[in-house]
Amino acid sequence: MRVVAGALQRQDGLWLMHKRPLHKQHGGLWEFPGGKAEVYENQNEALIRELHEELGIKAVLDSHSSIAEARHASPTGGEKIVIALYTCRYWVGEPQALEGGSIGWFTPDEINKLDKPPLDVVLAEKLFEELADKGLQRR
Ligand SMILES: Nc1nc2c([nH]c(=O)n2[C@H]2C[C@H](O)[C@@H](COP(=O)(O)OP(=O)(O)OP(=O)(O)O)O2)c(=O)[nH]1
Repeated sequence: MRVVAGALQRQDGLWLMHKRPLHKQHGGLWEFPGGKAEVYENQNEALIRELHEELGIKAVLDSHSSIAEARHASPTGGEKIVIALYTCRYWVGEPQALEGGSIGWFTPDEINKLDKPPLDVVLAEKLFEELADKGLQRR
C-alpha cells in the first residue's frame, strides 16, 4: 500500500500535524496529513488530492521534497505500507480539519512529544534529522 503524507511548514516555522478522528485506526494520534494513493495516481497527485480533502487547501509541492519512507509489515504478515513524506511550504487556503479530527501547529520538539502512529514517529525523526543535517534550523 502506497501512502503519501505532507509536512506543511508555515511562515513562522511551525509544522502542521493532524489528529486522527477517534473512530478510525490510530484514532486520537497525531499524524502528518495524507492518505492512500489510488492506483491511477502518482504520489504528487495523490497528496494534492488528500490535502484538499482533509484540509481544504490547494498545496504546491516541490517534486524533489520527498524526505522519508517507512515500512510496516502487519503481525499477520499482511501488506507492507510505504509512506512517502513531502515537505510543503506553499498552499492556497487556510488549513482546517475537514474529516472529524483536529489540527495544530507545532515545533519539532513538540512534535517529537506528541503521541503518533508508529510510522509517523519514524517520519518525524527522519524529517527533522535531515533538516538539521542541511543546516535548516528547526525553528
Ligand atoms: N499515517 C500512518 N498510517 C498508517 C500507519 N500504520 C498504518 O497501518 N497506517 C495506515 C492506516 C491507513 O490505512 C493508511 C493511511 O491512509 P489514510 O489516512 O487515508 O487512512 P484512513 O483510514 O483515513 O482512510 P480510509 O481507509 O478511511 O479511506 O495507512 C502509521 O504508522 N502511520
